Amino acid sequence: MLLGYFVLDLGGLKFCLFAVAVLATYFILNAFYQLYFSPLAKVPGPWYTSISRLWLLSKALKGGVVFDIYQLHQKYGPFVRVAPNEISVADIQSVNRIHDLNDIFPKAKIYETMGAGLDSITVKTDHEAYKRRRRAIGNVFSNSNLNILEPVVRKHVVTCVQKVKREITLGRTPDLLKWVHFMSADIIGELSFGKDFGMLEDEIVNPLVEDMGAFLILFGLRSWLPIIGSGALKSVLSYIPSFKLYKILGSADRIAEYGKESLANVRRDICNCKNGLIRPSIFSKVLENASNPDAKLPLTADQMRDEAFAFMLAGSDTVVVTAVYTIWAILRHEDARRKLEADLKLSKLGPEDTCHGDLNGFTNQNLQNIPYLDFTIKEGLRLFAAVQMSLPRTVPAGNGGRQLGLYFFPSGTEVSTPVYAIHRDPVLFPDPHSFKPERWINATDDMNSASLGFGGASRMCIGSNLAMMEMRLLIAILFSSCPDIGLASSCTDESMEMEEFLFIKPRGQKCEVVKNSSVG
Ligand code: HEM
Repeated sequence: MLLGYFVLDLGGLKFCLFAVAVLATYFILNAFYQLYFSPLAKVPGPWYTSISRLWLLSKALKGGVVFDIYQLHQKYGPFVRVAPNEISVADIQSVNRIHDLNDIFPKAKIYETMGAGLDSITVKTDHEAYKRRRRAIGNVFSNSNLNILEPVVRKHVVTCVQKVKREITLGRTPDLLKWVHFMSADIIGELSFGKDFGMLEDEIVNPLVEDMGAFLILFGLRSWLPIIGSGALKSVLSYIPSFKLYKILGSADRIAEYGKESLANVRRDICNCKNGLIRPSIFSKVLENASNPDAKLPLTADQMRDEAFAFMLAGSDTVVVTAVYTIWAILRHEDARRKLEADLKLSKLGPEDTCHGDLNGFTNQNLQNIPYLDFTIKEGLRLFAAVQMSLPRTVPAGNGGRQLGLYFFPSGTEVSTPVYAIHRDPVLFPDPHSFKPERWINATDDMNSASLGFGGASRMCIGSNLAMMEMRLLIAILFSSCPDIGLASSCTDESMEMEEFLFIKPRGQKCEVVKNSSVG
């Protein structure tokens, strides 16, 4: 009311000028406070990141923010103020503290914004809620459970390699990115929803997997622009006659519907199963007492659907990118390739004759005894883990905050650990941009704890064991079955340059291979 009189009294234009003046004054005073009086004022960084979040927002939306943050660390050192309330921390002792299991720095609120409407462990920021959900999901990827899941993984890996091999034998240039995408989507689809998407068999992308790709973009966008997740904006946008937009906006609902139906089928199968031969699935353990359809399960149907959805989002493209980049690096480094092939042969686990051999010796367990394979994957994860972004956490309550390095950070400050920059720390990883699996032969504790490819200890990737199994089997079976594989001329260093938006991916969007005429 008072404001109404004030507006009338001043007149519209004057009121606007007044409002602009108030905002400008607030902005200047706040900038002054942030630069000189805030508890974070002493942390180095460009002046413009201290006074507003705009720099971070614009870089994140443009894509490639991880490279910009790396440049800032090169210039300002291990602690950089990247936004008024956010510090990027690349100092390894402090990184360890941030991800410590004994003094939890919870996930930052940005995860909740990103996952609005998704009831999944991935986006839980309250640590007690996270622990409850972790217990309810159970040890789905423990080693004993992985043994049960291995035949499903193996089946799809072998099919994928057979398809690549067939293509190169026919003189074609198969795209590894495409085939491994088919493979990993089929694996996680079958493990989560009880049936694969038939992508390897049909050799095309399933529309539902397309939906998931669309949803992943939404997921990334709304972490920075929460309005994108709002129902009101969705209703407005749905009036725009665009098929692409329709697909993106409807993606979450279609996936949810599919997830619910599939999981109900899985449960029905288990209830009807008379001979005890239950199809292996991530949720078999959760559904263990499903023989009684009225039994109370640790997760509701909706929660299970959301977790399955999150596993699809977190466990498909991540494996594709990491595995394909690692294979590309091996193919590009003759020395690494020779050593890997020699170790695979020496293990006598694989086929004698690469054309018609028996691959059954290549089990997940056996492959863990081939050191060079392990070093190669570790180095692949260092340089090419799909998630190279910063992992944002909040300084916990208690004691007013926490000391990290030379600085005291008040509770509530956001501290993020920039994976891309930490993995390229020249002190921990000399010649950091080069692919050198040998560096892992005598790995130090610091090298191991700086390896954040699967995240930090307190919120480690749930699917890391599954991802490692997929990568071990794929690399071993590919290099043993296709000794004549090489990079196609289309697969250049430029085409494989990294782009980043949520996950990394090659600029050229493909990684083609070919039959290498110089080999056997
Ligand atoms: C090479 C492949 C993979 C990479 C590089 C990777 C990387 C990561 C990273 C870095 C995190 C931590 C994110 C953070 O702290 O914000 C994470 C979390 C997670 N990952 Fe993975 N991941 C991979 C495969 C998988 C697979 C196969 C699954 C599931 C089947 C999976 C499921 C999850 C889940 C559910 C979380 C959230 C855990 C939590 O919030 O505590 N990931 N992953």
